[in-house]
Amino acid sequence: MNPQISSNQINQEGHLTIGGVDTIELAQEFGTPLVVYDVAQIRSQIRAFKKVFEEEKVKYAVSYASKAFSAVAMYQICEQEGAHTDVVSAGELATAIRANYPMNFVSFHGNNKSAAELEMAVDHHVGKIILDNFYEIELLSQILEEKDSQINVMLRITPGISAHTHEYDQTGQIDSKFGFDLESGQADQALQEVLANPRMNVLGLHAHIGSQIFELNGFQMAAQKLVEVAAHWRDQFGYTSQVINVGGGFGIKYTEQDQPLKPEEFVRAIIKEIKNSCEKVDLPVPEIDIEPGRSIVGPAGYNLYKVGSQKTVPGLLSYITVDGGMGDNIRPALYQAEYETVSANDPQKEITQEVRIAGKYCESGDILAQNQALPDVKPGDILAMLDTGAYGYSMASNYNRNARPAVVFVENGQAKEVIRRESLADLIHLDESYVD
Ligand SMILES: Cc1ncc(COP(=O)(O)O)c(C=O)c1O
Ligand SMILES: N[C@@H](CCCC[NH3+])C(=O)O
Repeated sequence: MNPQISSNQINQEGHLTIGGVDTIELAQEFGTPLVVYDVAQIRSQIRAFKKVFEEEKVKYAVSYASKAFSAVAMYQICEQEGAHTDVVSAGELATAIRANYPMNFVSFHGNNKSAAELEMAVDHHVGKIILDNFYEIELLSQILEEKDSQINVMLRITPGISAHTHEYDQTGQIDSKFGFDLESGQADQALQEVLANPRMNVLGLHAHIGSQIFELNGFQMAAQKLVEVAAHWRDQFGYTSQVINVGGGFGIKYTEQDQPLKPEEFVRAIIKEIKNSCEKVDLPVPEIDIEPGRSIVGPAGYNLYKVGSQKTVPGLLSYITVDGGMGDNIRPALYQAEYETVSANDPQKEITQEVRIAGKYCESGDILAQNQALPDVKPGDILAMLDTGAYGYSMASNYNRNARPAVVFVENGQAKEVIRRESLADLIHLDESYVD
């Protein structure tokens, strides 16, 4: 059996269960493709990230990067677990507002926030705006002036660190589109501008080096760099940072090749590095913020698909086609991301074939898995793709005018649909007739 499945996930019928609920029943009740989250696992990941901060008694925020999966229900779980959250669009913010999520726990990110988005953030008094560029400083200062308002800000710097991950998942290297450059003095200039603005309360600085990172090294270097900049800002401008945010990007296990560290190990190393670096330059240890997205929701998510057609090209390969694909999970097509898939009907069944799992979209690149070991399956069987909880539903599209799937939260043997499946009416409700 796939080692990612535990024996207590198999019920008497031999079916895969999630959160104590039979996946075959979930597929029958809610239809497929279906995104299922094991809520207990989301909670335990958040708690694991918080644990070492609590033990070490440092001020901190574990801020869930909600781009990984944004939904009313998810912000509600974050609030219950005392997690902060970061948003990158009016849509994510509106979702958090709908969830009654506490706005002082929200950080607003983005390299091109619109005036409307900044206005919304100011009107709702979000906890922190992470400033990314000079245009944004100008825009925000005009908005604060017009609204006679004030807000907490942080400055995102580009630390000049290239993380070991997919090129599309790197964000901290010197030529990144995100943040203020250090070498050229742009970050210093940005600090002077915001310090001169009495409507902006500058809390500190932020860096994010990328996503799906396994080594501690990149985080330690980012932490060092941030403290270095904080010391320089104190010496040069008499400004002391209260908050240092080292971003997110903690890697998870998708396949056997991935050997991620535990959240506790990442956090312990980050705290240690910041404490040591602060001691060297005689700075008080600031509040330490982190922004995990993938690692909070990724491992908790499963995509259930129904098997349809099968095709064998003799002597070459076999395809199994499912009722979803790149519209509900673009990651294999976009980043050559790999996942593991099991038969939900019988995860213990003997493996008999290596297959390519194809989606139903009209693209040759719509392949969910290139080479998956599976037992014999027949049309109507359910496949469960593992670890799909991050950047799956949140990057979903309506390509080929396919509906986006439903999302179900399961916990303690109960299932609750938290995002309804799109209907055909949903798909065409924005269309207007051109010809009368
Ligand atoms: C600023 C920022 N913070 C946090 C994250 C979350 O990253 P991850 O989901 O890899 O933890 C991202 C995405 O890479 C990001 O851009
Ligand atoms: N969407 C990317 C992660 C993006 C992180 C955002 N900065 C992925 O699925 O791997």
